[in-house]
Amino acid sequence: LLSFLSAEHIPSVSVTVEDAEARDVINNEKYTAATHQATRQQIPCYDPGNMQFLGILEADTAGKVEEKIQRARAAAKDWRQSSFRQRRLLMRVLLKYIIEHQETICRVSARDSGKPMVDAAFGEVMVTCEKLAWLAREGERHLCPERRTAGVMMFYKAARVEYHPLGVVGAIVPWNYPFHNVFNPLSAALFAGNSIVIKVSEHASWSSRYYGRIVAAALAAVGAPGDLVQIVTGYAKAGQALVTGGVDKLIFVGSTEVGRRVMAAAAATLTPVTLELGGKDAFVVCHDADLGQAVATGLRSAFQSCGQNCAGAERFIVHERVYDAFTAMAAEAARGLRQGHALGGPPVDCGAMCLPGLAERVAELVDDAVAAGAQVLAGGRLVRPPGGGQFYAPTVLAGVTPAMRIWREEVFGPVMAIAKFHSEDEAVALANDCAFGLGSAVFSQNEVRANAIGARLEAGMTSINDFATTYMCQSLPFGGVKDSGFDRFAGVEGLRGLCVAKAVCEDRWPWLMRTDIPPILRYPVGDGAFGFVAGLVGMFYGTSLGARARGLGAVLRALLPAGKKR
Ligand SMILES: NC(=O)c1ccc[n+]([C@@H]2O[C@H](COP(=O)([O-])OP(=O)(O)OC[C@H]3O[C@@H](n4cnc5c(N)ncnc54)[C@H](O)[C@@H]3O)[C@@H](O)[C@H]2O)c1
Repeated sequence: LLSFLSAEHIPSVSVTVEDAEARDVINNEKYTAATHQATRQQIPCYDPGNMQFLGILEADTAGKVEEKIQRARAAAKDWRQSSFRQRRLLMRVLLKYIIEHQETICRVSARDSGKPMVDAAFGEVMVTCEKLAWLAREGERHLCPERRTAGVMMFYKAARVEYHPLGVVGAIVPWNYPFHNVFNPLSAALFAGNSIVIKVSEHASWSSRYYGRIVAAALAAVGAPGDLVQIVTGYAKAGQALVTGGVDKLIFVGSTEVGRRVMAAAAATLTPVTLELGGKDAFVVCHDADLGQAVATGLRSAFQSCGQNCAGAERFIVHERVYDAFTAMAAEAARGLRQGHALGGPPVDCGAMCLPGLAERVAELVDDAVAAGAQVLAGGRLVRPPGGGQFYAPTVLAGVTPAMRIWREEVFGPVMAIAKFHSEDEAVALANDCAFGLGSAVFSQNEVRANAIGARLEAGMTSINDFATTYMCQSLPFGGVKDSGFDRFAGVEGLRGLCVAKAVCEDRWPWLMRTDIPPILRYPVGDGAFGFVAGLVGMFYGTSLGARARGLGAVLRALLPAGKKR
């Protein structure tokens, strides 16, 4: 509330929006892989919803990436001295711009990634606003020095942790949320006093020019160094150059397979890595769930952004008593969804697949499941509109079993794969029978039951009677277990993870007691040195009063002159 009442002036920034970013019809040139061949130097960009060719971006070479890291390093030297007031203002300037330009941001994201406007509003704008607002409101509190207890022996010391900026953070991000994937690591890194070099995906690079202009305008508005944020466009080579280029920490968000390669490469320079990898979330529906709510939430968790979500419900595990009703309700709703190009026409529920070849891969996994006995209740096919575009129909697939590929491999597409369970133990076993462990959800009107099941799920996050809401609580950590990666990039843990957590210890009462090495322990140590230390151990850690008293006795004896010892 106080932040609303505060009289602080938040500058508005103005950012050029280019023609192609604002208009529906740009030109008639369609993208084809044959005519717009990707070379190692250039990145052809297109709208996956209608194959509209958008232009060519330069791919950064390894040398260019190194140059960007150096610029970021120079800027970080100034920024680490910045006040929390200035960092907060930067968050609020960005927040203000985003709120005032939601529609443009969503249009640009929709064009670059194929997602419908409402999905962009949720996954690009809303979560980013929550993050910026949280950082501005609470960030300082979590980065201030934190008192810790000094322990038993060190009772006369004051102990604390200080959070100092790391320096230069590197981030390598995927294409599924082009806007949020940039502003998410950027906001936390800058708030913690670092600079950042972000490598965007070659499959969603076009929008990064617009984001770069937003960031540049915001940095200028608060008087921050212009080189604080560097955006890298390019392929795997540019990513590799960032991993080994000497950044102080690397956040990798992407597939498990590439994550392994990134970690191996980072080992050479001992660069710490956070790995945010694939997911295949379990969505458990108990017999006593509110079915209307579970189905509506399930549909959104499977079809939001056409299923191209790291934390996406990919395995629905439904109690046998409500299985038929759940599958029927989900199938009926899925059959009614409108799919198509996100811009320029009536609103759509589902958009396109951003990654070339992904729709075909989803088809392969669904067909494989059908061949093994699963039933398609809705969708289950590639969609090829006359205007072009990469689409797969929202699909409901029942009768899925752990023997099928679709149970184990990340789909990253619009498929509700549904399996049946009859006991809670079986539900938990099914949910945990997976190499991934990012998010999870449990639905039951009995909160005790839902929480008990949730606690047994091998996942980094669990939402009870909802899906992925942990990410809207930006104070919470985001990340996975098993093949979904490790370390956390959001929440208090993620913010502090972008700092050196420095331990500091000093005399608590220096005016009363300045600590020094007692004469018996000074070199050369006295004859009773061992007895003295052993006595201290007994005196401070003895498990009974008698043991402590014996320890005290040993200390005193050790201090007696040699002739007086008995
Ligand atoms: N856990 C999360 O927070 C999260 C969020 C979004 C997406 N994802 C995952 O991302 C995957 C989809 O994204 P993708 O297809 O872009 O993933 P990807 O692993 O193919 O690529 C991710 C990024 O890594 C870069 N890259 C590729 N090879 C590299 C190398 N050898 N060294 C360094 N960088 C390299 C790419 O250019 C891209 O920018 C899915 O598995 C999804 O689950 C995870």
